[in-house]
Amino acid sequence: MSARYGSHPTIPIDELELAPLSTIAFHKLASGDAAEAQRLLDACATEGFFYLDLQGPHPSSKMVADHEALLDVMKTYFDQPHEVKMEDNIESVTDGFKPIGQFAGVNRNSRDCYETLRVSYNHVVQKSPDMPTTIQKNLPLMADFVSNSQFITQTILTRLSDALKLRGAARFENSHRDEKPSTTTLVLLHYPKNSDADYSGHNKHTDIGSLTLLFTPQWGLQLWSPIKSEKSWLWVEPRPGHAVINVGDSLRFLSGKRLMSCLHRVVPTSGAGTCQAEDRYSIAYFLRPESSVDFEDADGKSVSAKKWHDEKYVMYTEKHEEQDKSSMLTGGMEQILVNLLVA
Ligand SMILES: O=C(O)CCC(=O)C(=O)O
Ligand SMILES: [Fe+2]
Repeated sequence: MSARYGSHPTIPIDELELAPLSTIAFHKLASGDAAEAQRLLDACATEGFFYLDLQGPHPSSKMVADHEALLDVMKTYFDQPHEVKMEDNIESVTDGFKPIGQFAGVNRNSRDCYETLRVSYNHVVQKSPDMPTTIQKNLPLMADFVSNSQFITQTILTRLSDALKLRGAARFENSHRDEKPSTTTLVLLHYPKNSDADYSGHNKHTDIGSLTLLFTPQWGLQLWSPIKSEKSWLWVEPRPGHAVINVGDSLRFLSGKRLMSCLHRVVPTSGAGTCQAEDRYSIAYFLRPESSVDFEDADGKSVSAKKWHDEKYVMYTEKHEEQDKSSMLTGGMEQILVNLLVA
């Protein structure tokens, strides 16, 4: 098994510039602590990214053990021959297997270096018979993981609505009702150890949806901090007992752009001449709004959450030159970050 929560495989830790992110305690948010909700709002309105401490006296702390069990399931799944995984490669952007290379990679002209197994919230809740065998065989673990992810992200939405004093339909939880159709999905990611420079990491982007709950036990994730005076990609240190959360475009747009969606990427943990120095695994729960919700996008155009999702998903697959032509990949954030540097 690859290292979890260990040192960087090729760079000494004291040479890594770390992102100085806030840590929010989930048990305080769950119990309605108003000061913690204010700290949450501050983190979402500045960095759009924070550590979520999941330890402590609340039922969702079970995710700390569950994500370790899920990492074992992932390892077994992704170790299978490519042809076997391709049997789960269905016509869907929220479910099934995605092979490497479908999206742009982090290095110019490269393609992405990760494969995924995805299962949508709706499929898990409905116990859909169409789910991949590995998901069905591990359904109690999957169902618990998804329902805890849903509870945590919904709690965060509610506390953000409280801190922003939102009312009625403007409250974020009212555009994310569990029973309504959405593209909310759990994505299991594997970046295989590889030395082919044509495939590298995960290109810079902001996330499509509202909140991403991410378990990243190994190095590779970087963000561009809006509160640094020079352009710099900072490393997100993997921390046991914690998930990281980032705000995505949809929540930024729903907030009238008061919240920041965070620009991030995954770089290969390369040694000399190597693209990906070790197998890397991460787990992302993408909470997205109800599909029919409308908001104003980065360019001021009115768009439904589903349309933003579908169009941005295609944008992830484009070559770098095409991605450069629009504000979509970075949800308009890159322009804001560049302006902050010249200000
Ligand atoms: O693998 C990771 O750590 C991050 C993945 C990510 O940013 C994404 O899938 O949107
Ligand atoms: Fe992302």
